[in-house]
Amino acid sequence: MAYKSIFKPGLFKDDVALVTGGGTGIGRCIAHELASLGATVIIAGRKIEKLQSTAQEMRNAGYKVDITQLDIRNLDEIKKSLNYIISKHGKLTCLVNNAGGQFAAPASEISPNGWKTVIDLNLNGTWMMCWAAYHAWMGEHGGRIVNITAAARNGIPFMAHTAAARAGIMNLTKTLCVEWAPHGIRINSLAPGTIVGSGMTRYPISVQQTAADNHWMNPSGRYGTEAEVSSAVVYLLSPGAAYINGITVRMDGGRDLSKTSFQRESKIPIYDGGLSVETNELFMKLWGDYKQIGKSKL
Ligand SMILES: CCCCCCC/C=C/C(=O)SCCNC(=O)CCNC(=O)[C@H](O)C(C)(C)COP(=O)(O)OP(=O)(O)OC[C@H]1O[C@@H](n2cnc3c(N)ncnc32)[C@H](O)[C@@H]1OP(=O)(O)O
Ligand SMILES: NC(=O)C1=CN([C@@H]2O[C@H](COP(=O)(O)OP(=O)(O)OC[C@H]3O[C@@H](n4cnc5c(N)ncnc54)[C@H](OP(=O)(O)O)[C@@H]3O)[C@@H](O)[C@H]2O)C=CC1
Repeated sequence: MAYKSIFKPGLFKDDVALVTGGGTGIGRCIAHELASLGATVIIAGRKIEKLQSTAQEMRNAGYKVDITQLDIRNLDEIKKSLNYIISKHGKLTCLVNNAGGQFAAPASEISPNGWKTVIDLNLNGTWMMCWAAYHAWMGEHGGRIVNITAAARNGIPFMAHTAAARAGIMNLTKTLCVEWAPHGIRINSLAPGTIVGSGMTRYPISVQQTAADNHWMNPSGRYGTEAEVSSAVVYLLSPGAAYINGITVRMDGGRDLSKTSFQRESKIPIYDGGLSVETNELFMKLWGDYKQIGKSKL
């Protein structure tokens, strides 16, 4: 069964798209959606098993997919992956910098190396991907880039390192827009709030519980889905977004704007693209309304 995208079939048929962190979660969903619209999608990450398993499910759906193993903190590995993509697939028209992550800890408890690790992964990793894509293909031929960051406008308590890194990416997006638009490159960012799926399940239960407690501060009364992130990414990469450059799309159901709690059920319908989502019992219990997600599993 194909991904249930809202976009026109064949929209990305001439595109070669690289999705970092494409083996799991949000990246996997973006990979499915782009491929369902005709793109050749290359998914990248450190763990080959995750890449192979997502590539297999995509091949089963009849999609054009390839994998490349890389650590976005290692410039040599990035260059090797990009050389491979361009020599095998002929071009690189779309880049989704989705790989990232962090741990939760009070700022006072983050060690110097813990801080460096998260900055290296999120800010420096994203920068190196953009820089290398520019030199390998996009500087000469143009392209579209979307950076996945996080809703960090007001900081993220207990995640000072990632909030600083993500704010850096959002600012980098503005500078690269101005410098690289003359080269035919469009670059935008997308800042999700809490999204149900693999990412959240990787945290200790206490962090998941904190995230779940925040539920009531969200005017939409719920968290987001991987498919809701994906459809915005696909739009930003699409020809319809040709005049959107250098922005960050906040995608948090309005959480950033709310100053009060909302003790009610969500009235905002869920969109899931029909893709199954990795979750766990705690999430199912805390976020019962998400039982709908991935009902028609791919
Ligand atoms: C508060 C609730 C709000 C919830 C909102 C959440 C919104 C965001 C959601 C998401 O982003 S979804 C998730 C995406 N996936 C992940 O984040 C993956 C989980 N994290 C990791 O895999 C790792 O933490 C990492 C960030 C990728 C780093 O892993 P790495 O293997 O490279 O580092 P280490 O060698 O293990 O450690 C380096 C350094 O960092 C210190 N450290 C690691 N974990 C912790 C911890 N839990 N608490 C404190 N410090 C930690 C570690 O001790 C090392 O420092 P030194 O000991 O050498 O000083
Ligand atoms: N889920 C949420 O609520 C939110 C998520 N985000 C961000 O969205 C992005 C995707 O998260 P999500 O899908 O939820 O979580 P996942 O943990 O499922 O995805 C993270 C992906 O990044 C890859 N990755 C991590 N480190 C590296 C690295 N050094 N080099 C290459 N790949 C790497 C991982 O693969 P591997 O381990 O194999 O390398 C994994 O596929 C992340 O940047 C995350 O921080 C932002 C806000 C909210």
